[in-house]
Amino acid sequence: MLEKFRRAKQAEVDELIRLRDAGHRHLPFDGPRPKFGAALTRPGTSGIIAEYKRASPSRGDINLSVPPLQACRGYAEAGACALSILTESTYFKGSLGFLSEVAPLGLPLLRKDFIIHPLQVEATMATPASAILLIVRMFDDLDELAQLHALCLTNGLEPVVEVFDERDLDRAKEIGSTIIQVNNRDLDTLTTDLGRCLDMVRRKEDGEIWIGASGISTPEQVSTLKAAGLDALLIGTALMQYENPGQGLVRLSGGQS
Ligand SMILES: O=P(O)(O)OC[C@@H](O)[C@@H](O)c1c[nH]c2ccccc12
Repeated sequence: MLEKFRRAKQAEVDELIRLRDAGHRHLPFDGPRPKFGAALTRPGTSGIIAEYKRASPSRGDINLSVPPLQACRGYAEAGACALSILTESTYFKGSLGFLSEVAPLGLPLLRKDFIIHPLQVEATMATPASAILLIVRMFDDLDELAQLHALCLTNGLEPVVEVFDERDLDRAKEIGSTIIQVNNRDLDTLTTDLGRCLDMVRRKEDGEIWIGASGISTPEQVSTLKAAGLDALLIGTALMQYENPGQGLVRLSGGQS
């Protein structure tokens, strides 16, 4: 699956290279970038990162009718501590433009995509995203990941490093990641197993912020995962299935908003 994503991204990277060679420069966004990591651990926070996800490879179309700002306003009102915005277009029907559409809500934004090249980081700097996903498995060469990670940090973008298993986690720790996301989804079968993040969170160390992602759909799962030590939970499909995704979040957080 990741190989497919990588191929889909290569066309975008080639276009970014072409634009750069033609002298095009991205102007960095100069508005506010609220802190992402801090928002996940602030006392009293819901610890829920709500995701705007219109479609996915496992589900096909999830919700194409609710526009980003409307869905994310519902999330904000229901107490999301941050937003994750799928910007990948081929498999997830996302767009980079969604980030600026929802920025007025004032929540920290995570750009969810498949990042493989420094020019994608530069392009992200032109958006109001506070954080950017880096998936360990996308890199055969750990130095490449380390360089992108460092580039994000020098540009003031918080890298969220996604791991699937213990080996990924070793590599994430080796490059000094402090925001670690465990993805519960098996990329070959596309099934989810929350046991993954329950097992791996035992290796959480001081100074690290941990996010559990994928396959979370009930208030009971939310409390179990939080009790196990995950700082935040990232939820997409279970919320986007509602005509009004904010309503989904109210239900998932146990009725309080
Ligand atoms: O829709 P779910 O099962 O709640 O999952 C959300 C999120 O974890 C998932 O969208 C995701 C996690 N890592 C990714 C990397 C790329 C694209 C998508 C993802």
